[in-house]
Amino acid sequence: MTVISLPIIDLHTYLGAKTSLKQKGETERAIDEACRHFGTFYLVNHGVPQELCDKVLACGHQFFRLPLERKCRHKVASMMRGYSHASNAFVKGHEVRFEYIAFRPPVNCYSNGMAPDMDSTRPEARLPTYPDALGEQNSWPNDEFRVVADQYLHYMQQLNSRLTDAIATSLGVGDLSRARMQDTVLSLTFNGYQALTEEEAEKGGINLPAHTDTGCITFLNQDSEAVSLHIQNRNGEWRGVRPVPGAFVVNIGSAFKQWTGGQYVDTVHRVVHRSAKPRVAVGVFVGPPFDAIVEPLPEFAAVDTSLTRSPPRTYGQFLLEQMGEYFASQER
Ligand SMILES: O=C(O)CCC(=O)C(=O)O
Ligand SMILES: [Fe+2]
Repeated sequence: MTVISLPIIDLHTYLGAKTSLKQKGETERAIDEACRHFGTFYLVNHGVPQELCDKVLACGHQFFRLPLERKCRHKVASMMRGYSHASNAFVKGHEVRFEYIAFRPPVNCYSNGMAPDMDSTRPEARLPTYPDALGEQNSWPNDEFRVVADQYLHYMQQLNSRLTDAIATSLGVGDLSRARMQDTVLSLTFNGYQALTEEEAEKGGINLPAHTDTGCITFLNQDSEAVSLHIQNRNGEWRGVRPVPGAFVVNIGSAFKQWTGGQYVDTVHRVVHRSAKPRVAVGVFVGPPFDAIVEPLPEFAAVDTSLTRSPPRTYGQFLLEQMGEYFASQER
């Protein structure tokens, strides 16, 4: 697999107190360009302590090493929380091999957790209306895991806010759009991948099939060994993303593409893991509130008419359409 050379955005100076406006502008332009041309880039010197990034990955490894029966105790009645074991499942015609455990803020933490003006005790007041889409409870493997995850999310929230601000500045949007871009919810997912055998890989086996992320921005903290994440370049060719130690791989998601009237690229990516060791990737997925309408920001409403012509949908609808398609096709 040919590897792709992606931009490396270094935030060291940007996050420092003594940064000149000129230096800030250079970093903002570099981020903007990376979002337009690739939709994926590396972020280094991002301010999240390396020790914490390593701890988070270690928590993932520890969890996925548990016996299946033990991991299954963390299944919850929700598409978006808890443990899911997708081995031997079929997604979009592919046999997939991956498992994950996902955590989200409680439903009521969403500014959108409830439909406006609804009696909050009624089940249909919850958005989105897809059954069990959110679920109520996270299922934490243990207290230490939870502490590490909370610390990590705290830093990720700050980082996301700084990065979003940099992007808003480079896009030149007004205050209302800037506030909309900042009104997001973070979720945390640990993905575990057992390597495919030579034979499985030859037969087109895949760990995580091709997809775009639905939200705005994804921060991936990955094991730094195998080149298992692949992205599609502009010609539709698959290219490997070599892990850079200490770096996050940042993906632009479909909601961000919509916001910019199609100017930012929502990268198509997949995972094919073929190493002797299992792989863990921890993703922080940043998305708009579930009741936010996903449409181009007013500044970009005229940019891509093909996007603006589609009927406005809430992010909840948008997400569930994608996830529903994904999960519906899991049945053989
Ligand atoms: O494992 C990775 O590197 C990517 C995971 C991913 O694309 C996802 O969870 O959406
Ligand atoms: Fe993804």
